[in-house]
Amino acid sequence: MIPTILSIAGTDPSGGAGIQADLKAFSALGGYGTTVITALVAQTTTGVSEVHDVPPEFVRSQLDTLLTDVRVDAVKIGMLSSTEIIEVVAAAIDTYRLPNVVVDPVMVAKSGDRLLAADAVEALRTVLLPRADLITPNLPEAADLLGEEEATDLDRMRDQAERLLALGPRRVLLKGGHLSGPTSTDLLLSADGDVETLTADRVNTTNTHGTGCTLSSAIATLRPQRPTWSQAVRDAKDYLTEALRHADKLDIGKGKGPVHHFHAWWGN
Ligand SMILES: Nc1ncnc2c1ncn2[C@@H]1O[C@H](COP(=O)(O)OP(=O)(O)O)[C@@H](O)[C@H]1O
Ligand SMILES: Cc1ncc(COP(=O)(O)O)c(N)n1
Repeated sequence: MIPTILSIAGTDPSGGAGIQADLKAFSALGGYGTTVITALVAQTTTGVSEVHDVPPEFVRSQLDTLLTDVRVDAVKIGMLSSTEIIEVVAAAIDTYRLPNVVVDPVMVAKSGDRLLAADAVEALRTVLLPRADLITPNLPEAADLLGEEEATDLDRMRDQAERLLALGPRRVLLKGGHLSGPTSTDLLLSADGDVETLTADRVNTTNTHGTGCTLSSAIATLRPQRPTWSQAVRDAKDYLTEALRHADKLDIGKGKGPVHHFHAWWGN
């Protein structure tokens, strides 16, 4: 059966991040995509010019309308913008017993613009993280969630991943893309005590818009199709590395361009 994946996230008219990236990853990896939109974002490869939050009661209406009809097999949660929207999404996870919940704790766009209000970080930490099967913070997000300095090496990443796990998610994938070096290494820790290091060769490109969205969506899509979280995360990282490798085939915008959801079947 084709898995049905739900993205709860904001938009990106340039098609590289947010809901638009999520749908591309769902389709490319054999899923059927559904969406609940939390914020309309006027953004492109060079940055964010304006954010228009969807009223929280309308986020609830989208969730209720969808989930009373459609069964979903996994959920990817991205930009949530405000405390009120976080609370609505957390309630839906409980009410509909949503399975395979992947939370990408989106806070700031690559351009430096905020996608989550500073006063909503507390709600993300205390209300949403404990409901997640997996969280996928990058290094700045991990530091913000913990109120600490950003990790600068793998040892400090390991310590921070442990502290993130203590906030209540079942698993943490701490992404090391913001470090430099010949490889890009992420750490996967689970509440069962498993620790895995995932390493990929660093791709030499500035087209990295949407890497986090793509990776979390790929994990959510693959989880129902793989026997373990570990296998889903590993295959999703391979998919993302390929999407980065093919990013320079695109010529989108003047800033940090998007990754390319390469389709082996078409050969492009
Ligand atoms: N240049 C790169 N080459 C290969 N992998 C990368 C590169 N940049 C980031 N990644 C990988 O992309 C994923 C997301 O990276 P990261 O930049 O840490 O998060 P975010 O996109 O949320 O800021 C991680 O798996 C990271 O290891
Ligand atoms: C609506 C939305 N959600 C998330 C991101 C972060 O993107 P990235 O994957 O590059 O961190 C973004 N720029 N816009």
